[in-house]
Amino acid sequence: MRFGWVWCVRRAVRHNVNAPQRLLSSQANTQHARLSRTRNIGIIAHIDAGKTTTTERMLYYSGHTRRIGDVDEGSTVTDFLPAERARGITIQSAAITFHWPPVNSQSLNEEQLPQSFDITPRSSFSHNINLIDTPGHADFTFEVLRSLRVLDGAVCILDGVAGVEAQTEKVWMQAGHYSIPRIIFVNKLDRVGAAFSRTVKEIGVRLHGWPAVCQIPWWKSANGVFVGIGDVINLRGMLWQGPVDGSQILAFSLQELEVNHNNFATEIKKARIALIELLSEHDDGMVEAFLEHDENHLAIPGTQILESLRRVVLQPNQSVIPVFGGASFRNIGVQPLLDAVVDLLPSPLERPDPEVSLEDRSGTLLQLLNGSPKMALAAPDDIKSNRIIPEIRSLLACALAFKVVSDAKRGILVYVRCYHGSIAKGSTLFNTNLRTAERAPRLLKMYANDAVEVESIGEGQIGVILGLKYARTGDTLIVYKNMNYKSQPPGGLNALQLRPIHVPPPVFFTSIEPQSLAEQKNVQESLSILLREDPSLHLSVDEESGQTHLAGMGDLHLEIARDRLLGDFKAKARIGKIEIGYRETLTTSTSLYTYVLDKSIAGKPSKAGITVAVAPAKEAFDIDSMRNQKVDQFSTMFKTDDGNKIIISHSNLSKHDSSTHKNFIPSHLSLPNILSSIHAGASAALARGPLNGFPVARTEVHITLDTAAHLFPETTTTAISMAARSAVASSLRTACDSSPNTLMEPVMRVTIFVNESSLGSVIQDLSSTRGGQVISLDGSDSDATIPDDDLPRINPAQIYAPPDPFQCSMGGVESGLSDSQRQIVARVPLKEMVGYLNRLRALTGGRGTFVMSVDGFEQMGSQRQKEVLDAMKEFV
Ligand SMILES: Nc1nc2c(ncn2[C@@H]2O[C@H](COP(=O)(O)OP(=O)(O)OP(=O)(O)O)[C@@H](O)[C@H]2O)c(=O)[nH]1
Repeated sequence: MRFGWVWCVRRAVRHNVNAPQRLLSSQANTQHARLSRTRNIGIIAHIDAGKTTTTERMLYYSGHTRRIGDVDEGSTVTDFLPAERARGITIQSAAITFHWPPVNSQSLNEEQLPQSFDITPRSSFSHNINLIDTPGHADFTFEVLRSLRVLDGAVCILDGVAGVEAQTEKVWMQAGHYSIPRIIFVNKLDRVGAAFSRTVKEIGVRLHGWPAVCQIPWWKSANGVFVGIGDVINLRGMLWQGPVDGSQILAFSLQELEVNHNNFATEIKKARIALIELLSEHDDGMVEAFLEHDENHLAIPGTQILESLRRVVLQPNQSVIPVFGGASFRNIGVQPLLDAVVDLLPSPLERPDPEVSLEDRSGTLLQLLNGSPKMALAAPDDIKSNRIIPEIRSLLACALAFKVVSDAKRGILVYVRCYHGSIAKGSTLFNTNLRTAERAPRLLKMYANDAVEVESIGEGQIGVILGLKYARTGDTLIVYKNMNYKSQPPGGLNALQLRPIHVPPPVFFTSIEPQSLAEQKNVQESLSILLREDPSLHLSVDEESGQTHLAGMGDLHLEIARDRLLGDFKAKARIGKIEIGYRETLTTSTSLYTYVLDKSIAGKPSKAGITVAVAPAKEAFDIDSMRNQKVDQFSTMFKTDDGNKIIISHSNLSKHDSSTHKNFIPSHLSLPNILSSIHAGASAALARGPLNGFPVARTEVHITLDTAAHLFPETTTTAISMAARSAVASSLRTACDSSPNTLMEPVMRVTIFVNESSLGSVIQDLSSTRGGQVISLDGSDSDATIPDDDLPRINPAQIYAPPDPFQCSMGGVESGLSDSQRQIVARVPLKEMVGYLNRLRALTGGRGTFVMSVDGFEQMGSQRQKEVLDAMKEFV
């Protein structure tokens, strides 16, 4: 009974098919059918859980690679950056397309779909899977978030020994925040100490969902060796045997198992009862199926269970989590996991409409396309006259550039997900973030190592645009009717943003200096590619020293950026020490200060004036409340991530009526370019504070534009920007001179997992040595995405899990944490967290783990500020 995977599936299908397949054939349904056979999925997990190893198997079984790549040998397809291969970790998410089941095994054409999936599993037909492998390290959380935006579903991989780890919990909650349906794969069941049962209970307690055990591990009873899985859905055992690549599987029916492996058969039956009971609590369809089959848990066909699982996975606020198991490294369990991806995770058609924003309004893409007043493009008066309709109709395509990669062979690859319409090869794209247009000369689909040229990237699809010069990660790209390079999109379409995300402020920085003047251009070009790839890196130039500062989310983040710059791009530059990014803030306001710049710029006489006052921001550092703050039509407010506001008052110029501007503004200028020049100048001044050169935060800059006194025939945008920069810098200095600025330091929210025995010493170290504040013990690390109280509390005693071969002490199971594991959540200054992993390991005998994220910036006391400044001087 030695069979390949495809055969096993077919057998299940044939067993359950008892009605003719009527096929949808009309032309109109082709696109629909294609989309319903697409899965845009991501793999999320804690570092080292086995994402890359599992992905490599997926590519191999789908026929897209001929040999299985090995993380430990550095030969994988998805970890393709040298820095990733060297460290054995995933940094940049790679998006790869493949088919499952493999194309040659499908029995239907692309356009065809069966009438009912109650009788035929989706995994009987080849699907187009776009897979995004995401990084597990906390420094790359932003990269994970960026990928999550474009996913329709996710597979969360757990390490069967470590269970639910800190980073898993965090990414799980983030995926929940984006309402992404998720399934779990408990990996590494071959390792000594693997505990499927404990992991299942941890899923319930730590991830706040009911684990639906769809597979149970098959351990060889005598020595606990992991050899296969029990398929609870289709009531069969699967034993991986034969060739080492895992392509041959022995399949045993329940009856066959009852003869030779009776205990295992009994456990599969128990698991089946638990699965049906759980589904019946969450899905009326399962209750009906149960009654239809005379309340016999074992009689319900696998296909009906799959459909029920699919319904619960797709419910908003998913509360049932299908759990599968295996050992990717031993090539066990990956093919059934792929079936689960196709069978249970949604197609783009089944996902909620994507969020969009237009200036300060937000809603969904459909609301925009339908001309809903909430998302209307025109001013309220125009809505009544239906002026918005033709403008929306002119939107032909809308896509998100979710990732930019500089590929040594092919150049810059821009990965996009298309949300509306279709991007055709050669079309002109308007970038609504940069407000520029550029052509999309070539389009690609990435299949493992191969790239295949395509004519278009359609709605719901992920693809690559080759040859774009400007697009950056996170930019929204649109195509509209009658587009040309000089024109702007009609109405407010030029401000259309797809799924905007908040980039957290950087907390580490380093300096970069070209080794020689001749190297300057190359270094700058390399840095600009790095920034296109990763918008969570920030670049600023210190005009006084000429030094460039690169800021990022963590020390590993900057280390990788450094390796990319020096190793991959071969930039010849000196890179400084990685340091903490403090902020400066004002303690006093200044009175109005007017500055008129009058000098020759690039050989031309230039003149521009500006009036400025600066003040400490009135409200707390709360970006959301700032976003909602409105200004009238005679003033404009820009906000920055550091809690600064730049408020420009232009009292005789209305933003909504440009017809009167010509009386006040020289003809070569316009209000939008004057405002953006002031914004650029003021931001540059705020980037470097007068106290110690750190960025200024929580400060209001009030600017008055008096057209009669500040604009001249010789005024240019450069002159305006320079005048704004000088005036703001001078006001900041005045404020600091009269009452010195104070420093603010990044404070982290840290979640630490330790054993009971080390709890006391870890808390002691946190609160006394590191000046941290413990917030909770064994509570959930809600991380502010979902309030703690809204998460369901699940009693582990009510969760079904099969027994583990060597069940350890049950001490921690009731709390849901592994053997007497405790969780501490604390707020600790970032400075005190540098090198913390080593300290934690020393305190916990190597078993403690932690994750952290920026919780905010806090003003430092004078003694602490002095210590920090003194420590800095030592390095000068
Ligand atoms: N024993 C065992 N080891 C495994 C298994 N899967 C992965 N590993 C090993 O675990 C280590 C981490 O695997 P990766 O696939 O790189 O994990 P990852 O989740 O992609 O890690 P990051 O990219 O760093 O986030 C490697 O040494 C793998 O060989 C498994 O099923 N069993």
